[in-house]
Amino acid sequence: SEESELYHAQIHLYKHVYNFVSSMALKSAMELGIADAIHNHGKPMTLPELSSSLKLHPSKVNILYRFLRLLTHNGFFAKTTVKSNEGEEETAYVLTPSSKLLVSGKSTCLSSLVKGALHPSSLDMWGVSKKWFHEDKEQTLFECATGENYWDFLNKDSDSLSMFQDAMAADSRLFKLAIQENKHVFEGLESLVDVAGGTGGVAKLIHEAFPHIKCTVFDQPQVVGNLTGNENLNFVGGDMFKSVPSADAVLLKWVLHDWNDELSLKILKNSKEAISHKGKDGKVIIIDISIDENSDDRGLTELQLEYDVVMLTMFLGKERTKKEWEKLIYDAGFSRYKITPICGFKSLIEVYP
Ligand SMILES: Oc1ccc2c(c1)OC[C@]1(O)c3cc4c(cc3O[C@H]21)OCO4
Repeated sequence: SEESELYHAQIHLYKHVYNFVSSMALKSAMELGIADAIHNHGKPMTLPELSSSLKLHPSKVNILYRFLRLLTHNGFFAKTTVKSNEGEEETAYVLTPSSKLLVSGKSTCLSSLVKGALHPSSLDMWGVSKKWFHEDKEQTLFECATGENYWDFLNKDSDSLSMFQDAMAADSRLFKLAIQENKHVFEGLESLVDVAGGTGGVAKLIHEAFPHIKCTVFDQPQVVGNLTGNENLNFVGGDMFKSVPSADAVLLKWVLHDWNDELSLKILKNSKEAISHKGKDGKVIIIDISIDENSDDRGLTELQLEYDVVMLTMFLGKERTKKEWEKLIYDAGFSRYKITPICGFKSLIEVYP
């Protein structure tokens, strides 16, 4: 009926208005260390046990309950019952696979990504979106709001830079699984350069899995300046828009989505130059989102399209469809490529000269 369509539309609209509350509840859970408290408790944890573990004022217990109720509904915690000393059944909370990603110290901990992605520096810019749409300048929403390029912001504020690098390193640690599932991509390589490799999170994983591969982390001088490696893991400072150190393979993980086509083409052409000594045996390994327009996984596509808008608003970057990757790869002069889905929402794209 017309009414039910209206009511469904209303719920759809209100859900999108208040999606941020679920994001902020997740951020609060990360900041409070709820997952750590339950993990360290070693068994289901009641609300009073959790509240005192978090050192919350007694007046906050009911607030904690209301946040846990939403987070449990959203699949971040689960409820069970435990016997109290007096033999009564009491509700207790346990972790789910999603909140296990918030347990600190584990290689799968994504807390620093939650912190970075939901930091005011990623959110405040949305206050000027109308002005941004109506201005004639081609700049990011971030620049429109702050007057400066996001990378300049990171390079001038060491706390933000380390927060960003911690987030990238967290995501890279999950990449360990992808390496194990795709060993063939790295077998046979004698050297690899991780372009925009930051503090070397990925290079360390590759070095652990393939100790004989000579790994070079290539990033801006102020990023790698004072980092020291070992005989098969070294750090080189430079500008990927000018040239890339030569190696058998170039790795571009979560890099090209930060840049528009013109600049991505530059990075790819410099990467092609870097592997040119290897002839047909050289390769460029791209790890990024490849949007599958025919996918029926609406949740996955929603995340990929959200990342596209995040890249647009912060870097004038973009997430690319398979067709867009193909055009970029061929425009850069490569002859063929192979796309393998990895890490749930990203793809590993092997590109050959
Ligand atoms: O190439 C990438 C890959 C992921 C991310 C990037 C850029 O920036 C946006 C983002 O939402 C983000 C913004 C951040 C952050 C981490 C973070 O993760 C997200 O730490 C500080 O601000």
